[in-house]
Amino acid sequence: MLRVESISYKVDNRHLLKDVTFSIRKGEMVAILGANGAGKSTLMKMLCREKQPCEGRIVYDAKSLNEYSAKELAGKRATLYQHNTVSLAFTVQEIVLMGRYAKEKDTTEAADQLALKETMEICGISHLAERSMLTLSGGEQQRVHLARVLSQLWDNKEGLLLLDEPVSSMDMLYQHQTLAIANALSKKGFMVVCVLHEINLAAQYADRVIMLKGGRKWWDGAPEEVLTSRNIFTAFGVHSQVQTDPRTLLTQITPNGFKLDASVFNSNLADSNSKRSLKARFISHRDQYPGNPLWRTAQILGVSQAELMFTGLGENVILLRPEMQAILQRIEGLGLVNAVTCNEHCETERVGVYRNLTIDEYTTLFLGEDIDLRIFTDRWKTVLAVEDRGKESLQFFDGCGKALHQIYITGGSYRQAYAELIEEFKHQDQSAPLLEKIVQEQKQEKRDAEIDIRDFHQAWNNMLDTHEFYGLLKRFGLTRTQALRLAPPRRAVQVSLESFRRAILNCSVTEIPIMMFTSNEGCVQINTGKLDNVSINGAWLKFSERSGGETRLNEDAVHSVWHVVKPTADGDVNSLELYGADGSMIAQFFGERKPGIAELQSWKKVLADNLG
Ligand SMILES: Nc1ncnc2c1ncn2[C@@H]1O[C@H](COP(=O)(O)OP(=O)(O)OP(=O)(O)O)[C@@H](O)[C@H]1O
Repeated sequence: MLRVESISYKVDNRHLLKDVTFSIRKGEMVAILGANGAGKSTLMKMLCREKQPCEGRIVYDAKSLNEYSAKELAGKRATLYQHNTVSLAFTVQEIVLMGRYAKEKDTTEAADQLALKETMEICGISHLAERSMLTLSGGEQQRVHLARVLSQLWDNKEGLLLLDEPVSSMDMLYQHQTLAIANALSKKGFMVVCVLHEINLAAQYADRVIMLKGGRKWWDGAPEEVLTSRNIFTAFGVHSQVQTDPRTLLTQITPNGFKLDASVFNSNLADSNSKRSLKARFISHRDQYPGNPLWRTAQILGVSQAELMFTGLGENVILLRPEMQAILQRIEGLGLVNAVTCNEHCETERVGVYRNLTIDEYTTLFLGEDIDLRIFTDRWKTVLAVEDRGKESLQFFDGCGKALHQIYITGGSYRQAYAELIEEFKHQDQSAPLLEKIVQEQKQEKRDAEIDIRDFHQAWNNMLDTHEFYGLLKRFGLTRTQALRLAPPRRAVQVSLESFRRAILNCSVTEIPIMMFTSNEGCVQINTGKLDNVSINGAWLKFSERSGGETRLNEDAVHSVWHVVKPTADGDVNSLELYGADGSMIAQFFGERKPGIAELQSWKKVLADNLG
């Protein structure tokens, strides 16, 4: 029996494997499936003990994998790695014989020769025995390495066979032959774990399929249970038809083909009539990937979100005059609407009325009980009224066409007021406005040595309001993550994603009201209140609010989590801040607070109890 007990593996604070648990019995052949980068090879490296898990353990035949000596292990398990390089001119039979030397030497010369003969035969390489490895084709080399691995366990009646993409370079005959050997060995008492990309081969030969996604185990079961078209789409993003062959009762997967426009990979190849072709591409992409958010579709098609929406102008999309302040003053009159703000890794929505509008020099604020927004209207350049698949919305974009905020009409909205607003602000010219070129804002960090740390620490410690933090960054020319890194002692501490989750889950259970900030360059939406539930759907962590609102963030994009303490006139304010690999802010969490009142003790306690 092989037991994998809750193993995790991290590199640079990023989980390559997370909390993976499963067992394999003797006689079982298990296929590990998953998209590129899902963690399959990393898992195999744990199973063969090339790498150690950071958490959890692996038990093989009632003994921790760590307790085996190298020789002892070599006699019980053999591994075919994904990449096998031989840079010296060994002959084929020399390579195969290396499998015999890996194990404890209690075999005879005759056994070695028989093992060599039989494994070379089954792998179809007998005729290559004297050839130098360096002269072989990719598939032939793969067969030689397979023979080497098989020769290592040739004397065994049982053992663990680990095969990482064993058939990736093989032709059809050897693909089937290799997996048939693996399957036959499993039926004799071996445990076989095999990473495969060809899901039909997994369906045909494996007893069980484990599907990984983002380093986590998503599904584990018989091929017919795991290989549903829905699961395949979730794991690989490919639509497919899944059927059971009535003759063999095997699951058969037929992936839908892709139809792409060449301009997807080379914009110079776009049709001259690009608006029409973009529309066609947009529709076909959305049909193929109905779950993709707009920003992702825009990214794949190489355009901005606004450009996608412009394809509907004259049909389901109306361009409004970009009189943002005037339009925003009318939103309260729409009644109950759904406010949506997204960045690439976090999206939030909440139904409410846009109340208490305040306009100051730089910011437009809605400080309503439900809808709490900071809007930087100088960034808001385009506004569209969109009717899309039964939903009506006002959508706001920046000068490059990036979506900043949306207001969706609900059953509780005043439709007449909405219709009047559109009529009043409808642009005379309904052609698509020109957009600025998207510039990737590379926030170049100053060298730490250029920062006056003493002054910076003093300024941080003298803050009277959390809003001063932005001014602080500007004054010292710091990026946010650099400021956190250089913060005064105990003002900013990096914590694990795990402890962040624990803290927020605790807030949900103990009903501590929190504030969740989701922001982009043009808008910050703050959803305040108690959480109803915190759930995980793959990489997405979902915070369901009592109010019915919802915030979803992509955990896989979180590169660092910081516990930040800022002084204010009302005492210290603690926040949890999540950042992406490029230093962009994904989300911020505070305990519920109001100016003039000290922060909630219960929030402080949750952080003290759970971060560490
Ligand atoms: N040493 C490393 N340092 C940083 N990242 C790593 C390291 N090794 C692997 N990774 C990353 O971990 C993730 C999982 O890698 P792994 O090789 O396990 O994927 P896989 O599922 O085998 O993918 P494939 O199908 O492409 O072979 C990938 O995103 C990879 O880039």
